[in-house]
Parts: sequence; structure tokens; C-alpha cells
Amino acid sequence: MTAFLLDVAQGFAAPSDQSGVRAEPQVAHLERGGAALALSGVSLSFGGVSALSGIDLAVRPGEIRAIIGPNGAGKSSLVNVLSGLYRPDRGEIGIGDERFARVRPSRLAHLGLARTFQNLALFRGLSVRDNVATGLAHRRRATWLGNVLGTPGARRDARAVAWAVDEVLAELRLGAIADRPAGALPYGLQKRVELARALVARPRVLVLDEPMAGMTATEKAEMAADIRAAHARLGCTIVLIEHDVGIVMSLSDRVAVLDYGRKIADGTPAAVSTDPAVIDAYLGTVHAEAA
Ligand SMILES: Nc1ncnc2c1ncn2[C@@H]1O[C@H](COP(=O)(O)OP(=O)(O)OP(=O)(O)O)[C@@H](O)[C@H]1O
Repeated sequence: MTAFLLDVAQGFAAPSDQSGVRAEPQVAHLERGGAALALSGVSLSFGGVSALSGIDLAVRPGEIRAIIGPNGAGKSSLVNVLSGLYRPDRGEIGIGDERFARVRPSRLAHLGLARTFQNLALFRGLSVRDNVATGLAHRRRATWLGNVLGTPGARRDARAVAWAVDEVLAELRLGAIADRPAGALPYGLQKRVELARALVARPRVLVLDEPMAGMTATEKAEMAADIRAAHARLGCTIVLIEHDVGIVMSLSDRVAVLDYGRKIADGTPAAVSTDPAVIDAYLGTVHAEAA
């Protein structure tokens, strides 16, 4: 049985709070209106394999919405559809008031959506500061020539970026290593730099694809606290893909559960953890592996 499946079984049996106090649902935000992010009837297949099948998902403004499921359930496919890397065979994606058959990845930042990746996607040779600054590339107005000539507009632009980067580096306790190459940092710190890059543009919607994968328990607790603090500071909507069920239960307002590309449950952590379909999906997998 994998550690992940043990975590799941234990997480559902006794939801743990490994990282402190559970966040209260952001009621003021939840009541503000329509969905911040939505999937409607989304299906996606690879050859004969159905990765997503008729998925409906609404993420309310300001909530932390987790998406969980066993390996191969379709979580990454869903995130890749949300962020425009995959075009679904059917269905629609909504971000704020806009609807898309496929979102162009280059539009995401303008729509106020930022994401992190399951596997680190930093520029290893660039400094922490320069990596974080790439999160603001879509806001820069100065031309290449303006930068070379040091025009007033380019200087203003550079100052605004430097200020925003310094602010997020301080928030995430990365100031002391701002000039180190990102690739030389320990894994847990690299994940924090990725979070900083996603946060620097102050997104309305933050999609975190396994932000704690491969981390130690201490690093996971720190990351959970950082996510909670960013959420409180920005009031942003968060979609969280995460295998650690204890963390999911402690961080999320609502949880959607996928299994074989279908959504089998959707509700509060407490409701989902006692849902028979969810227990069947996870325990079935555990039993199959244990046999
Ligand atoms: N690029 C691809 N080509 C072919 N099949 C794919 C591809 N991506 C995903 N799949 C298949 O789609 C299904 C869903 O995979 P997906 O990676 O979305 O699941 P997941 O829940 O993210 O899994 P994990 O927890 O292991 O990351 C699986 O059967 C997988 O093998």
C-alpha cells in the first residue's frame, strides 16, 4: 500500500490538522455572487482513455476548493483544462464573467488567474528575484528599446516590478535568498519561490497543483500556513490539488472528489469524508493494493 493511500485512509478516518487552526470559510466572499471559476460538462479523453467525463464544478469567489482523488482520477487533466493547456472534447470553462471552449494560456494572467505546477517549473539559472518577477511579465509596458535606453517609463516600470517582488519575497520569507539561483535551493524553498511567483501579480484565482508534493511534514505545515496567509491577505479564490488528505481537510472550504474521470462527491470536508462513494473509491483502491 502506498504512503499516499495510507494517508487517504487515515485522513478520512480522522481528519487531522497538521498545520494549525482550520481556516474559517470566507462567508463574505462566498455570498458575493457567481462562480469565480467554473467547469460545465467538461469531458476529455486521450485515445480510448477517458480522463474527464462530464465534469461540472463551480468555485465560489474567495473559497479554498480542493480537488482530490486516487492516482489517475483526472486531477491534473482538470487543472490543465482550467489553465488552457488542454482543450476539452466537450464542455465549457468559465473564469469570472467569461466563458471559453479553451482558455489561451497567455490570457490567464490578464484574467487574474495564476497557477503553480506539480513539477517545479522555475528558471533554475535565474535568481529567486528574477524568477518571481516573471510572474509580472504580462503587466510590463516598457519596450525592449525603452529598457535599453532607460527611458522614464521603463524606469518606472522596473521600480514597480521591484517593489512588488520585494513585497512578496518579504511575505514569504525569501528576502535573504533573493539573489541566489533558484536551482541551487532545497526543494521546499523552490516550491515557495513558485508560490511567490504566482502571488506577485496578486491573482484573483490561484490554482495550486500539488504544492506540497515531495515535502517533509515541516515544509508542508509551512506551505499550508503560507497558503492560508495569502488567502487571508488577498481574499483570492484558491483551487488546491493535493494528495495529503489531512492538509486538504484542514485548509479547504469544499472538496470535490474525482474517480476515474468522474466527480463522485462534492461538499464540505466533513460531508465528503463520510460519503460512502468516496470511502468506497479510496478503500477499494487500498484493498486492491493490499491484496
Ligand atoms: N497526456 C496523456 N496522454 C495519455 N493519457 C493521459 C495523459 N494525461 C493523463 N492521461 C490519462 O488520463 C487519466 C487521468 O490522468 P491524470 O494525470 O489527470 O490523473 P491524476 O488524478 O492527476 O493522477 P495523479 O494523482 O497520479 O497525478 C489517467 O488514466 C492517465 O493515464
